[in-house]
Amino acid sequence: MSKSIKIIKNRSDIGAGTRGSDLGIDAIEIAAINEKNDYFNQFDFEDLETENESIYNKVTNSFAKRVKSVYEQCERLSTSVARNINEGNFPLVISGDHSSALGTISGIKAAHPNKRLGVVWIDAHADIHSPYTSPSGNIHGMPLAAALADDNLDCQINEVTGDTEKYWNAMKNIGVDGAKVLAQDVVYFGVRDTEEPEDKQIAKLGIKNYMVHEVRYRGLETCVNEVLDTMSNCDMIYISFDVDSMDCDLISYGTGTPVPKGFDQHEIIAIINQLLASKKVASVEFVEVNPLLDFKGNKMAETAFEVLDAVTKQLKEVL
Ligand SMILES: NC(=[NH2+])NCCC[C@H](N)C(=O)O
Repeated sequence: MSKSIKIIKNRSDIGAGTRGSDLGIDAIEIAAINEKNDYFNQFDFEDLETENESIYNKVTNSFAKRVKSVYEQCERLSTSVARNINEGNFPLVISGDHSSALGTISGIKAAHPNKRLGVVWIDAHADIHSPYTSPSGNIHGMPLAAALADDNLDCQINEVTGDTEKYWNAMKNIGVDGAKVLAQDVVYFGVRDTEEPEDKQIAKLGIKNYMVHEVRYRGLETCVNEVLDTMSNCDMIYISFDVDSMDCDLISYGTGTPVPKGFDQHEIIAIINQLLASKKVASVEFVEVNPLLDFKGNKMAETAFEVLDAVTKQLKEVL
């Protein structure tokens, strides 16, 4: 039986250091409307409630800012993703900041606790900090550490106590208790802006990063085939697409932490579509469009929509 696409709109930006990625979802919709594309009228969707008012709370736990609210939002997203999978839907998630990826991953695992999950993380950042190692305390830099349930204590620089510790531990147990994915089943595409604790962790865990120049030099298809090969023991794959994986100079600065020398949108489409062709993909998530930071009008959202539209066409073929 073929699945139906369900769009999950998760307008949450509390895991980022800069406000406005919650507006990314509407900016993408407006991009579609302005090009007279009725994309958002074609699919069932769900609007998630948010915890965005927590932005007014004084941040006391600076090693994981607003952690209780981020935990609650991830829990909410996880529940929605799990329910949609159980109902036979394909969750196409559009989130604000990248902390939400933990919610999606947790939801996939909650729906299929005994299946092995591979994660393809397309991003300029590794997002593998924990509160123990984070220089910023912004949880959008931490979702993979939570999904791996690995705090990287070898590189600890922060003393984490009280509620921060409590809710961070709770984050690692959303959906199913403990690790949702094995390090050997994670690959990066385009990571090029990391801090030392992340570099050490990536090296220790042996996580492969397909850098932009490598993908161009060796060929995109070859690289994605290699990923599918290494994930041959995974039953399902989750794709996390952070728009900052794209080149900010070429595309747009409309994202919280822009980085130059990234992919273009055609490369992103080709990577995602080749992964989708494996028929193993359980969910795709788009994150970190921030229209408030875009000085090319709505360019980042327009480009994200170009990717969304193209991968949805492929998705319809494979579902
Ligand atoms: N999802 C993102 N945009 N992450 C950016 C993380 C930046 C930096 N590594 C930090 O921990 O603050």
